[in-house]
Amino acid sequence: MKRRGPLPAVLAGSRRGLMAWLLANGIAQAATMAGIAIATRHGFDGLHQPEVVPNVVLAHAAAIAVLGLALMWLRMAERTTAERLGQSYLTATRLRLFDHLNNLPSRVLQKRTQGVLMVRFVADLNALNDWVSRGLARLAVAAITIVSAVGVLAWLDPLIAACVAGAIAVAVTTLAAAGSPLYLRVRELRRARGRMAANLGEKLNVYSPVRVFGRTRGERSRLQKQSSRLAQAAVSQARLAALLRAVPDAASTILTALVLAAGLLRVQQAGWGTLLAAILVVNLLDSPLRDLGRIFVFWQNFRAARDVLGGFLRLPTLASGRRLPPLSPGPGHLALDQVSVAGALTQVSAEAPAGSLIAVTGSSGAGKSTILGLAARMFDPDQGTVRLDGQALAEHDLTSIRQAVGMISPDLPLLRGSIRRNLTYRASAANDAEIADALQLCELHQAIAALPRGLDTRIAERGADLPAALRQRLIVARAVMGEPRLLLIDDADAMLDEVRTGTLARVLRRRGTTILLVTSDPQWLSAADAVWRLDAGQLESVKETKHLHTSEHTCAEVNI
Ligand SMILES: Nc1ncnc2c1ncn2[C@@H]1O[C@H](COP(=O)(O)OP(=O)(O)OP(=O)(O)O)[C@@H](O)[C@H]1O
Repeated sequence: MKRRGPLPAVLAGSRRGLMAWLLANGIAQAATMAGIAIATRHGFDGLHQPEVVPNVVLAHAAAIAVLGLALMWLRMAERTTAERLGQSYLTATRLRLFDHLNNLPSRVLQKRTQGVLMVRFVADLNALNDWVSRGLARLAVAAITIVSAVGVLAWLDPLIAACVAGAIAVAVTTLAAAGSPLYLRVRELRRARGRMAANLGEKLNVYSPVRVFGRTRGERSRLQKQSSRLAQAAVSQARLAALLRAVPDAASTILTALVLAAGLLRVQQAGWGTLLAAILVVNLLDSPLRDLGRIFVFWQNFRAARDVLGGFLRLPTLASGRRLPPLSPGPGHLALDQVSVAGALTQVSAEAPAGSLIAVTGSSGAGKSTILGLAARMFDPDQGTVRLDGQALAEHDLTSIRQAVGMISPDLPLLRGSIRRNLTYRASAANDAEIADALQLCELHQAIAALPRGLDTRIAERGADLPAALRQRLIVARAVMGEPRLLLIDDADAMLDEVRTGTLARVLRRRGTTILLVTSDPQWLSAADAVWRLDAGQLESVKETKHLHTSEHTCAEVNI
């Protein structure tokens, strides 16, 4: 199949081999059906000889039974291979979506609803799998089987074959005509599902505004309306899909009637053996014909999912990957040069010398988080350049940038899993000594040692089952593991007082890391080497609180 749009090609890599196997299987099924027809014809013709030879008839009966078993095995093998093909395609597409998602600028991603993204990752991917494993694969086998069966029928009796071919052509034309209306219904159903997933995704939080503000009744009726729209779309889609499935069912029954009628007219010339063989072949056509209806439904679902996923995959991502060189090591000198971001920053220029502590301050919406986002290359500026150690971030591989930058933010919670996994999430190659060092630095060693499973203790999503102070310290420890040359701390004032004056201060006192800290706390502002004050997206002032020197000196001096 030709590659269309940004989705992976269906027939690429090992999937080509699987498809070839399926085609061979289809040919084998067709050959088996032909064998059954031949054995039936000869067997029954043998019964009409003046002298019936029982051994010959029995040999034909045995051949029919063996071929029947072979057909059963081939169909089983076909389904398994088809599922393998579908799953392989699903994995390739899932990974492409995941990579795309991770390379999207965070400002673009923020506008996407989580619930709708989940629909993409679950429902749309299932639609792709249905088409590749149950649609495309079945179509290949069914087409070979149907064409071969018509060929066998033509060999048995041309009139019967012509009737069968005509009936199949009518069925296929009807299916093709119903394709577009079904596509529209599938899109409508998908939209209704997306809306409901977006709504539920937003509301199903532990501290949902629904519960806290007593809006259960209103939200329930909203859910009811969404559910009934979803139900209407689903029923309307199911009605058309049922019609598509009924067409081949009817065609299959009509075929039997046609073969009987044509056979009666032809029995004198062709003989009973031919008639019985033709009925058997038509009977064997039953399964591939019925599959045709399902295949058409899968195809329309696939088209809808492909179009939606394709649109998502076409969103421009941050340039990254092998095309761009990794960031070279350096001491951590950050420079913003005439940087603008639409709606957030206007021509901001500032420098953070290596090892300095910079407090970024300003009122809400002034652009503080945007500066941090640029420094971590969560998105690129619309104009201007962000450089780390003289290297423009937009021209370097994302992974190497993220390895150089540690971040602490209320938007970066702990993840479900062990404490060790969380600690080493940024620096996965960290050894036990480095872990012990970070634990010591963040005063976590005693708290972790007191846990029965120590570092292997599993924590809930967002670390919700941990005391707040422990959670905060783990977040700090995770950010400083692997010695980032730039540490970004968003909304430092929201962090616990204990951490502010304890863990974080110790981190600052010890590291030579360059730090950008978003704060309005006077203590931090006077502790910093420089203060970047933002106002409505403009850098209002850069105030150097003292000569820039190492953070060790700074923190000790102001005694935080
Ligand atoms: N994803 C986005 N797309 C478009 N505009 C955005 C996006 N995120 C933030 N903005 C806008 O950019 C401006 C600066 O936002 P930013 O979050 O950097 O401010 P801030 O100083 O960190 O504010 P706060 O202290 O409230 O977090 C705001 O006007 C905000 O509405």
